[in-house]
Amino acid sequence: MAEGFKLDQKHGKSRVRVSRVWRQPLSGGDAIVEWNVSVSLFSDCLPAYTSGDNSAIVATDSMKNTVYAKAKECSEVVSVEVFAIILARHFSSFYPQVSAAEVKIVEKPWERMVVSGRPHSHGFKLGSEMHTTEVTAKKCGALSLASGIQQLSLLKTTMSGFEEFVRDKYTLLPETRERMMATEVTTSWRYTYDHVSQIPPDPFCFTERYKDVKKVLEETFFGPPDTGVYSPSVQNTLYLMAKAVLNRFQDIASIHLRMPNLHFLPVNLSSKENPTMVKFDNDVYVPTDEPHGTIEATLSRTMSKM
Ligand SMILES: O=c1[nH]c(=O)c2[nH]c(=O)[nH]c2[nH]1
Repeated sequence: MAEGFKLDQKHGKSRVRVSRVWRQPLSGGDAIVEWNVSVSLFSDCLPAYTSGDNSAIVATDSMKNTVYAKAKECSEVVSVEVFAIILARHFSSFYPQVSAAEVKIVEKPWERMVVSGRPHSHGFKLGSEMHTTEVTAKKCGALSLASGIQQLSLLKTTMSGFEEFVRDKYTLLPETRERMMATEVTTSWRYTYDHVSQIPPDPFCFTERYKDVKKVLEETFFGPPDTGVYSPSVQNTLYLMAKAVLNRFQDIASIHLRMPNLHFLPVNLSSKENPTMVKFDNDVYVPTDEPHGTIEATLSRTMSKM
């Protein structure tokens, strides 16, 4: 309580950029990660707010330095999840006044180059979608762990439609069983582990799980290579994607998906003199990214199924 008010607060350092290289000349080449780290501490430092007394404040500058120091300490390659857990556990145990630490990291998709058909020992190129993680660790060891994907751009040229929606005096959109479907998926899934003692010992299990979840999401979005799968709406496709992930991976408790509907608008151009200059035949579109539909949902397991 502060002077009759309730104050909820946290403080931290955002967007700390760090890159870690592990030199492995004998086995598979160098490894590199590039991380954008945000740290927030929940700490007992009310006097800093109410009376300018900073004696309990961990400087955000020290948090930034800790990110580099802990990266240095990682003598073996670690996944982004494990690094976030290391940081969150450190901050929540090292400082008596810190009750919980929240660490968010976005990993840049540096991928090993293949040159002349062979993996390069120290050359990388940037991929597209990003691997994210969010960890909260409490002093008692309780933990919440989520992983995610940002900027996963997916598009299919057919097998998508939108029909039988509400029609009223504002409705112009025609019904269709033939349209493009394009989106940029942002997703985050929460693991069932809720204590540090439950974290699996395999340091790369989260990296593997990230790849597998991405694969399940993509396969569900597209369907089989030759035939695809018909999508009656972004909503239905989103639900099937989320359900496929929960059905496949028992250690995932819930998944959130945000899928903007990036419209590809049919092009029809005509004038009195030239009534069929461009007549749309599912071929020429104006790609747009705004305005766009925004469809998002979280799918969780209900207690009865657990
Ligand atoms: O898949 C869709 N869902 C919607 O909710 C919607 N709304 C809209 O105009 N087009 C679409 N498409």
